[in-house]
Amino acid sequence: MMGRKFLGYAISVYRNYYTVRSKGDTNVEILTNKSINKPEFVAEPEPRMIRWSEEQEKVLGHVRRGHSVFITGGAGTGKTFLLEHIIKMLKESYGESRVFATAPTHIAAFRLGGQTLHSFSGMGVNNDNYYDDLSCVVGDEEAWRRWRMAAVLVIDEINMVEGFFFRRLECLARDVRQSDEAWGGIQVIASGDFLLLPPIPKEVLGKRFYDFAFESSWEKSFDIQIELTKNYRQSEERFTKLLENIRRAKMDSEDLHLLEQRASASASAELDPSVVYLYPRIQDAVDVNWEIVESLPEEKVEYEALGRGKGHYHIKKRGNPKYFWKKKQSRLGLSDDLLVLCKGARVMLVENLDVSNQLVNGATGIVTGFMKNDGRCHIGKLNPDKLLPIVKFDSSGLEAVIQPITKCMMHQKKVKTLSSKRQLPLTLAWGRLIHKCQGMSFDRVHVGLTSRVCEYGMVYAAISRVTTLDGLHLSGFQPSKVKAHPRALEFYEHFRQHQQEREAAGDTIVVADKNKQNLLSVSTSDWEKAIVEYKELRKKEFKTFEYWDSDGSDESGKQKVIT
Ligand SMILES: Nc1ncnc2c1ncn2[C@@H]1O[C@H](COP(=O)(O)OP(=O)(O)OP(=O)(O)O)[C@@H](O)[C@H]1O
Repeated sequence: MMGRKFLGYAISVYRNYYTVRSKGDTNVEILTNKSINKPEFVAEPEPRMIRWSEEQEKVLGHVRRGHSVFITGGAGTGKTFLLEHIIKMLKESYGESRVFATAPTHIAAFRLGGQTLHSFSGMGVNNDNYYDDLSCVVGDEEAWRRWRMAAVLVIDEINMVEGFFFRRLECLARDVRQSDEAWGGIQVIASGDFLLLPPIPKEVLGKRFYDFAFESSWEKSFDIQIELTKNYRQSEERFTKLLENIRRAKMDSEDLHLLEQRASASASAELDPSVVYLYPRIQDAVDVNWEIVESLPEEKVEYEALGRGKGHYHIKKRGNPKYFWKKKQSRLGLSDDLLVLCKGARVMLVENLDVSNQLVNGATGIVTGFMKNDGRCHIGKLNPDKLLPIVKFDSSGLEAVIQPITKCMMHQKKVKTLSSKRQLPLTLAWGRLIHKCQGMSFDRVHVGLTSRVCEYGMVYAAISRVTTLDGLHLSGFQPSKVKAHPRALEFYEHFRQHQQEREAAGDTIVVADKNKQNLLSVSTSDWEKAIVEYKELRKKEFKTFEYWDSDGSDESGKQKVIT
């Protein structure tokens, strides 16, 4: 116990030294959350009707029975929407503190009201081996408690989770919970589409290597894997067909013709602040942001970052920041050197400011005005007029005064140096990275593919954000940029084959003990054999078993007790 505490203390000291936020700064102040922000409805809006598709119903049936489920399907098939419902349902039955909603990115995690998978895990950053990760968790009281308490772990956008990380998590769950069962007995519900964006590739001997989660402890993690096929985001038949073909990188001449039409319709279009511009490269997004902000008639307010320390944070004069500089900033998660705002500017947070109010890294909004800093924070030379922007956020509808924050970083190249930067945690957001838009829907999108950079699934991830074909603008499109990773395609091929085999083998049944614990899916053709295996596997003696049909529709009618 003492050892664990000491290790935890050492880790927290190390972490604080490595990345420190200035103390005493409250960098966000919520202006209003009642009268101004709530829209005034002439009549109360009708509550939204949810009609679950057959496949979504099937998922719900398995989740209720305690199965670990992998939910997949193309963009817009309601994976995240279903997860939101599942989380609510499970929290009602297990209690808030035993159900953990996670995703690899902040913005996806907060859509589920959860946290990033990494922060849930309590693992360290860039640990070389599993035992370093384990000691981080052992030394972190909160992380230890989470793993021990968890009944359910929900993971959205699992396509972006690296295989080695998935494997480590599974191992960690077993070690911390001291159980031989997969994930230490935690029910895992994961969702994602491996034909969307892959995990960040690793460079191995000059080659890029993609480490997918489905190539790690996958089969033992899930009792059942289900593909959703009904698209809820796009309703036009020709558009959904086009998207499905882009997803698999198998476009026909009709698809190409449609895309060419969209590209020529956008050729002469001017920059429009009501359109979202998506790019694979950060510099393209930066260029568009500068052009749009400069074109707006409103008075501009500039914020020049204040830097201290050796080397890293030069303040650039007005002009377009250079690519290498911006790249370094985005890697370090820092904000712009020169930020130019005005009323009506579309912005995005680059820090987590207030998690409970959804003011998190990636949250977008519009600058509604500026207010004089009346001593609430230190602005210094950041802005000569001492003005702070007021931002109205899209998802929460909250209006908040954004204050600067200071970030300190320790660099460990040849000599250790400490440098700091003070800036508003905002960046302009008409132009965005495709990577930062997974899970979002927009009415009008311009997808810019002029750069050579084009990742697997990137064209699909970008185009599938828009709700209608007319809302799609396109530039720089070439068929060769539509790429699906061969290993992901292979995964789905096996997935389908497996599904067909299961259907051919007849209905699946679920075996459980009297308390509906320790569930197991088996084929109806060999369920008696499965019960014997099951007993051996768990090394428990059950006197009574129940089984019922697994489609979730008619549980009570089909239950049967075997003694
Ligand atoms: N059963 C349903 N009834 C009504 N609307 C639904 C249903 N399922 C999903 N939707 C709606 O469909 C849209 C897309 O859903 P969602 O974002 O969950 O899809 P997704 O599969 O997670 O997409 P992506 O992979 O792009 O993140 C959302 O607006 C959601 O509200």
